[in-house]
Amino acid sequence: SHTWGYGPHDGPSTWIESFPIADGLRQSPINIIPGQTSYDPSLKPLKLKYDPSNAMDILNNGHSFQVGFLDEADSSTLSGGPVSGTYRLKQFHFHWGARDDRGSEHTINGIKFPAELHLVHWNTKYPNFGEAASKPDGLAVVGVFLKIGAANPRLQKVLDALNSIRTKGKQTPFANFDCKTVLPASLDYWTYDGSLTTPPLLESVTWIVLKEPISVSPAQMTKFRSLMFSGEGEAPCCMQDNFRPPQALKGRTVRRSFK
Ligand SMILES: CN[C@H]1CN(c2cccc(OC)c2)S(=O)(=O)c2sc(S(N)(=O)=O)cc21
Ligand SMILES: [Zn+2]
Repeated sequence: SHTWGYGPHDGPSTWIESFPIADGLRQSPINIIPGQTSYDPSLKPLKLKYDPSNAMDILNNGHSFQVGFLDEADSSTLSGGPVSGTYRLKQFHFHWGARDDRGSEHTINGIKFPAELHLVHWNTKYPNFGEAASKPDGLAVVGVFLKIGAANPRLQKVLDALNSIRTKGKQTPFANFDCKTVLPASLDYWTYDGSLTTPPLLESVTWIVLKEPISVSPAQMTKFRSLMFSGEGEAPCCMQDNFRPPQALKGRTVRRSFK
């Protein structure tokens, strides 16, 4: 079947052909205009509990790379914040650009960051991830912006593993990783109802975008860009610009947890 990607012939502007929800009422990402968000004093602090022993593997899925977590118990969870109940960490992945002036999916006042981290969690009121993924309150994704600055030592373990998953389909063990270490000091956030930013573009995501970015150095960004969209033995195609542009707000409100 026609696979999707980020190129001129299979990129975000073509996704609607196979995924008509692409122009739905709650699509992601969006441009966040801080001056137009509303402070909601009823929003609770984000509660993130991550057990490093749940980290299992790292995979090049041909669209990004993702670190997968064991989600058989409530040991790595998201609760509080804008959600009710408990959401289990399933995986985290990134989106990035070919150059440092683009790469993030969400933007702030139209500003793109060089990369964005997504930590994907699913609502344990559903029996499993697949069931949750199609429900309006099924997923909660924490988005963290990366901005160019000093090298981030907390990303190094992930970046060093990329050498083993250069091409599409490659996977390797990735154990003992504490996700807390890649989060910024402040958990202040914006939140809105949205979707997956890749096919199947399901409108099942409560987005929680952190206000404070984490740092990444230009050399570390070059490591991200050393991955391939292509499989071993295929014409090499660098994995970069794997971001969907901002989508229409269509009347949605963006709330913020901070004054
Ligand atoms: C390829 N990327 C997606 C893979 N997944 C998915 C979700 C539901 C169903 C499914 O196939 C039926 C796959 S996923 O939940 O791991 C996510 S989260 C996410 S993002 N960028 O919005 O955070 C994109 C994807
Ligand atoms: Zn993502």
